[in-house]
Amino acid sequence: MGSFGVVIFVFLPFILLALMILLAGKPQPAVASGQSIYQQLGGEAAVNAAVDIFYRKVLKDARISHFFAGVDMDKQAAKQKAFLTMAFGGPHKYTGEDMRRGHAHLVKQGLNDSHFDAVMEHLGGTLKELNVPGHLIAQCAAIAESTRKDVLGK
Ligand code: HEM
Repeated sequence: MGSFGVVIFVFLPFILLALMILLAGKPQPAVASGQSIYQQLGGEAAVNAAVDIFYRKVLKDARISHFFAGVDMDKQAAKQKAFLTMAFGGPHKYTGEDMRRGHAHLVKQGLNDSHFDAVMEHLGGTLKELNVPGHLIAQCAAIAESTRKDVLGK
């Protein structure tokens, strides 16, 4: 056997083993490329679960629950599901008002940054409760945050 043969038969298994160990230990990309946030969250079932938990928290929070007095919460949850589905890159089925018009009457009732912050807190808390990974929560929060000016009529 020539020296090349020795390299192949003696060292190759070690080289392969070292490669396997290296690859196995390498952090995998946290986000499967090309998937929308909606898909990464778990699609319709996950968004539905999140919105239900979210509104339970909102209605229990005395800082903001008064804004929802007299609101049909089944309809509201359905609109929110459709809106977030669209905002997170899922199917576009939202037919409600844009964020500025949809909250204009609430701005007249005093809706401000502190209320928006409370909503953001509940959104984050909900996703955390559903064991959504931190990097995805951050992306969802950024999308929700991007509506702040419109929601608050600024
Ligand atoms: C991330 C920010 C927010 C998003 C994405 C959002 C989303 C929505 C959507 C999609 C609607 C339905 C609009 C329509 O009638 O067609 C809505 C309505 C409403 N939102 Fe928000 N909202 C946000 C922030 C807030 C905040 C901070 C409050 C108050 C604390 C609030 C309270 C309400 C209420 C009370 C309604 C129902 C209005 C009514 O039917 O009279 N929202 N929101």
